[in-house]
Parts: sequence; structure tokens; C-alpha cells
Amino acid sequence: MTAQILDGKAAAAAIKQELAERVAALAERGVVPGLATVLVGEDPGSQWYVAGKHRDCAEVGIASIKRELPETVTQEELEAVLDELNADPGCTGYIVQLPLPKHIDTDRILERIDPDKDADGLHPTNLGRLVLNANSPISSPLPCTPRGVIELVERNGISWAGKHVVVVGRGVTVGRPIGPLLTRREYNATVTLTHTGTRDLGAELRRADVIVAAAGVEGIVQAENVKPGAVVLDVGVSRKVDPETGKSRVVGDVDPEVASIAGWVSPNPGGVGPMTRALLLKNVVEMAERRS
Ligand SMILES: Nc1nc2c(c(=O)[nH]1)N[C@@H](CN(C=O)c1ccc(C(=O)N[C@@H](CCC(=O)O)C(=O)O)cc1)CN2
Repeated sequence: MTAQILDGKAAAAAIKQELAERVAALAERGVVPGLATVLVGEDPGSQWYVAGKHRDCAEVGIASIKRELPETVTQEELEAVLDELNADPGCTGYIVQLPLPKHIDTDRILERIDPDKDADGLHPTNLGRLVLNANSPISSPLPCTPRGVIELVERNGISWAGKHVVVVGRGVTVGRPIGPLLTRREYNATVTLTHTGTRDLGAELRRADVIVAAAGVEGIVQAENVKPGAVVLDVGVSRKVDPETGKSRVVGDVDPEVASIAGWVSPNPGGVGPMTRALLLKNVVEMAERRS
């Protein structure tokens, strides 16, 4: 048996088409959403992601603003850029591309973003709202990758209700926020968060109906630890240089053999990555709709 594919490119294309209609409806009311990106340094991966975000904006009719700063930028200089974006009426939402250089205090940066312009849903107020508003519809931006994971699964006709989800990795963009989201009544999943301190990762994985692998460790999810028929989402990104071509390519957390055991797998690339981008646009459109 070979697993069915959770096609992130197709789902993202459908979401973008739906958003283009909502952006056109906003334009009729004189509202143009505007996303700004803040990129520090010259990491090729981050440059690629940010360029993709601007292409996506153009595709659906969202205006976009680019702020690029050198690797040597100081905490104060970076915070001054955020203060400008917080005050700019043309910028209805923005993101600071992560990771930031080591000398920058990332938590302080995320706290500096106006929570009403926090297109990534990573400001403490918005992460707090995710936890607090457990029984009412959320009306604040949510982290894009967890949202993308949820939508990718649902758009393939799979329900989260009653599923035991094992998340691998406790990073701020995926591992930490996905538990509070999936355990909301509207999804009703049960979530185990695993990390480098987990005593027996294999045992946890073998109990999972759904695995969300977001550790950034190549092949951390092996076929022998996957329950037959499970849904496996590969969110991990490691870069590997091909010794023959000298070119760098993305490798995920999920070993390719898993496809012979699982019921569904998300490819990487082509799975959760495009969904992260699409759900960022959805956050921006929803923020503009709430304001108008
Ligand atoms: N401020 C943020 N920083 C980061 C986030 C985030 O959500 N907010 N997530 C990641 C990077 N990221 C978006 O910013 C992102 C990652 C991957 C993709 C994507 O489409 N990947 C492609 C493959 C790309 C490749 O070959 O390199 C895919 O999966 O098909 C989009 C966005 C960390 N930083």
C-alpha cells in the first residue's frame, strides 16, 4: 500500500483563489490589505520565503511592502522599523522573517509588533488569545503553519475529532501553538507534544493517528514507528548539499519509507510549506475584513 498524498500546492492554490475574491470584495469598499515583510540578513532560505510571500500577495491583490536590513542591524534599529510599520496606515499586517541573527532578542521583537498587525499570530497577546478564547470563535490572527496543517488535512476530507496527534518539535512557529489550536472544541483532537527530552519517541509515535513532524531533524520519523494508515505531515526543513551537483535541497523529518505504511503523507517540498504561505494571506485578509 502507498499512502495518499496531502497536496499542499493544490490546496494552497484553491485558498488563494478564494482569497482573491475576498480581496476584490474589500476593494469595492475601498479597502486594500497591505502586508509588509521584515527580512534581516542574507540567508538564502529566508530570502526565498520572503520573495514567495510578495509573489503570493501580487497574485491575490494584496499590496506589499519590503523592508530589508543588514545582518549587523542592532536591536534598537530593528525595533525602530517595527515602530514605523506599526504607525503606517498602508501596512495592515506584517511579519518579521525568522530566524533572526543571534544578537537579536527575538521575543522582544515579537512583542514589539502591534498585535492588530501581527500577520503571523506570534505576538504574546495573540498566542494568549488562542489559549483564552477556547470556547468562542477566534477573532485574532493564528500562527500560519499550524493553521496550514489543519486546513491541509480538512481539505482532504479527514476529520481531527478524536484523533491522537503526536507533534515532534517544540518551536514557536509550529510545535508550541499547534496543541492549543487542535484541542479547541472545533477540532477536538488529543495532542502529545514531544521534543529532545522525550524518553521514548518511537513509542509515542507508534500510538499516533496523526504525526506532525516539525523537528528539523532529517528522518526522525521512521516507518517502523508509524501506525499503519496514520496521517503523517512533514513540516521539517533541513538543507542538504548534493555531493554530485553541489546544489542545496530541502530534506524533511519523515523518511521516504513511511509512505509504504501511512494512509496519508504530506510531501516535502509541496506539502505544508505552500500552506504556510497561503494561510499567511488568509490572516492578512481576515485582519483587513475585521478592520473594515
Ligand atoms: N515569521 C516567520 N518566519 C518563519 C515562518 C513563519 O511562519 N513565520 N516559517 C518558516 C519559513 N516559512 C515561512 O516563513 C516557509 C517555509 C517553507 C515554505 C515553502 O513553501 N517551502 C517549499 C520548499 C522550499 C524550498 O525548496 O526551500 C515547500 O515546502 O514546498 C514557505 C514558507 C520559518 N520562518
